[in-house]
Formats: sequence, structure tokens, C-alpha cells
Amino acid sequence: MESLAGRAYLVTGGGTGIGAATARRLAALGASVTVVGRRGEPLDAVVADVERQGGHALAHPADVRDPAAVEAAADAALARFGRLDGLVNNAAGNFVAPAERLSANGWRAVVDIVLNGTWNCTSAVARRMIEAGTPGAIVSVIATYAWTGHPGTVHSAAAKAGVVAMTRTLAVEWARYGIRLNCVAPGPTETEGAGAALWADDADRERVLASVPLNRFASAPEVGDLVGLLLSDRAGYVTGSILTADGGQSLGTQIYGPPIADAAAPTASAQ
Ligand SMILES: CCCCCCC/C=C/C(=O)SCCNC(=O)CCNC(=O)[C@H](O)C(C)(C)COP(=O)(O)OP(=O)(O)OC[C@H]1O[C@@H](n2cnc3c(N)ncnc32)[C@H](O)[C@@H]1OP(=O)(O)O
Ligand SMILES: NC(=O)C1=CN([C@@H]2O[C@H](COP(=O)(O)OP(=O)(O)OC[C@H]3O[C@@H](n4cnc5c(N)ncnc54)[C@H](OP(=O)(O)O)[C@@H]3O)[C@@H](O)[C@H]2O)C=CC1
Repeated sequence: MESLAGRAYLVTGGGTGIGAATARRLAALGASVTVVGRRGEPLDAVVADVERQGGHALAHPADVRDPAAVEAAADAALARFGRLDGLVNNAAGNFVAPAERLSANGWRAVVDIVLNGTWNCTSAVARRMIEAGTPGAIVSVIATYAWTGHPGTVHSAAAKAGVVAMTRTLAVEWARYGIRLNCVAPGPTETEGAGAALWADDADRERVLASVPLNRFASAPEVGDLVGLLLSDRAGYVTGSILTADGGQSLGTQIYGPPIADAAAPTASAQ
């Protein structure tokens, strides 16, 4: 079992869904966690939860699009816990829209949160780690359409692809400081945010489910576990990588019609 005892991390979008599950997981592994998001209430709930379990957490409301607010969040984390060992870039905004109907502001909202927000946080946390001489790790939560593409999500897919390029570039550039950077690419994961943004009605939900060979949604704690693993020393030789956990969704569609297994099975007369 990996341990993060004594370490301190900042988790963006840490009040809900995958971010909240990740914050809880990191705290359970012994880390102190600063959770960042725009709304204070969900952040406070996660902090209360962590503290009930005997862990240490701090809520710091901030918009990741605002570099000054992100700098203040990193300062608050350092002031409270005395160190920063890394970051989880999890905050995101998303909605499904045909590209030809996406407004300039719709594009900007998503790209600003996902790509610029990730840069703002990565830069703020890494500069402090470099200054302190502390090695550590950064994990960004992306999506498989960063490399497959996916109709209706051009803003998010382009931004997540940018996060992959950022991760790979900095994995090399900051290796000399002992800073590892990796991504987790979850498949469809049961969270309120994604449910509202991506599968709001039963028909959409069924379509998404049908696209997953393992035939289920991931759970947020399942994804949080993988983030914890990548932050830990058990992944000490892993950098610039993407850990995909999508139930096989991105592996391609079958062209011989479902279910192949039944069609290929020997018939009674052939036995
Ligand atoms: C398909 C299965 C694959 C599974 C992989 C899934 C991978 C990724 C999943 C996720 O990312 S899930 C995370 C979902 N969570 C959230 O989205 C929560 C946060 N969301 C938000 O904050 C908003 O939704 C936001 C729009 C992204 C940003 O909010 P903000 O307050 O900054 O912006 P707004 O002023 O509300 O809007 C800005 C701009 O965007 C246009 N817009 C908003 N929603 C839609 C929509 N549904 N369709 C088209 N356009 C939309 C909005 O109209 C504004 O544009 P203008 O009108 O000003 O031109
Ligand atoms: N659920 C899924 O199926 C998948 C999710 N992902 C990725 O996982 C991550 C988490 O998604 P999920 O938990 O499902 O969704 P949520 O909607 O629960 O999480 C998004 C979080 O980001 C925060 N956030 C949004 N905008 C900002 C901002 N400008 N500044 C600071 N925080 C912000 C939100 O809090 P607040 O509104 O209070 O700011 C919220 O806590 C995202 O990166 C998403 O792209 C990837 C693949 C699949």
C-alpha cells in the first residue's frame, strides 16, 4: 500500500466528484490536503469529512482561471502545512455542443478552466517546490478524447490535449528538480458534474454505458486511488505518462456486430 504520510498536496476542484474523492484518498494515505474550487460550501464539507477521519485539510475558494487567486491558494497551503509536495489538476468545465454552434465565450470558458487553469496551478505549485528544493509529483485528470477526439467536445478535447503536451514537456524540463508529472484519463465516471454536463437524460446515459466494454461507469474513489498511486513513491520512476482507466472505452469500436462472442461460439450442430 502506498503512503503519503507527512506530505501536502493541493487539489483543484476538490469539493466535488473525482476531486473530493481524491482529496479524501490522499488524506487517508496520510497527506494534508488543500482543496480549491469556486464555491466554498462543498470545499468545507470535504474538509469536515477529512477532519472527522483524523486527517488535515484546508479549504481555499479560488478560480483557477485567476493567476493571482491561484498564487494566494498556494501561499495559503504553504502557510498552513509548511510544505508542498505536489498538485492534482482536477478542476474542469464541460458541456456538449456542436462545434459550429459553440460561441467564442463558450470555447474560452472551457479552455480557460482546463488548460490555462492547469498551467496557473502547475506553475504556482512547481515554482514553490523548486524554490524549497522539494521533489514531488503533479497529476492532471484528463480524458481519453485528448487523443481520440470526440464530436461535441472540441473545446474540452483540445484543452485536455494541451494538458497532455504540458505534462510531457514539463516531465522532461523539471526532472532535474525531482518533479514528476503524469495524467490519469478516466472513462465515464459517476459524478454529479459529469452527469449534468454529459449524460443528463436516460438515453444519453445508456449510450455512454453501451460504449464501455466493461459495461459500467467508474466510481470517483476508483479514480482517486489511481491519482494517489501516481503521487506516491511507488510510481517514482513514472513520469510523462498517461494512466488510462476507461473500462476499455477508447480501444475502438467493433465492426463485426455485437456480440461477437456469441456469433463465434460453436453452434450445437457444429459440436
Ligand atoms: C462522452 C463520454 C466521455 C467521457 C469523458 C468525459 C470527460 C470530461 C468530463 C468532464 O469534464 S466532467 C466536468 C463537468 N463539470 C463541470 O462542467 C462543472 C463546471 N462547469 C461550469 O462551470 C460551466 O458549465 C462552464 C460553462 C464550463 C463554465 O461556467 P462559467 O460560469 O464560467 O461560464 P458561463 O458564463 O455559464 O458560460 C460561458 C459560455 O459558455 C456557454 N455555454 C455554457 N453551457 C453551454 C451549453 N450547454 N451549450 C452551449 N454553450 C454553453 C455560455 O452560453 C457562455 O457563452 P456566451 O453565451 O456568453 O456566448
Ligand atoms: N466524470 C467523468 O466522466 C470524467 C471526468 N473527467 C475529468 O475529471 C475531473 C473531475 O470531473 P468530475 O468530478 O466528473 O466533475 P465535477 O463537476 O464534480 O468537478 C469539477 C470541479 O471543478 C471545479 N471547478 C470548475 N471550474 C473551476 C474554476 N474555474 N476554478 C476552480 N475550480 C473549478 C468545480 O467546483 P466549483 O464549481 O465550485 O468551482 C468542481 O469541483 C475533470 O477534470 C474532468 O474533466 C475525465 C473523464 C471522465
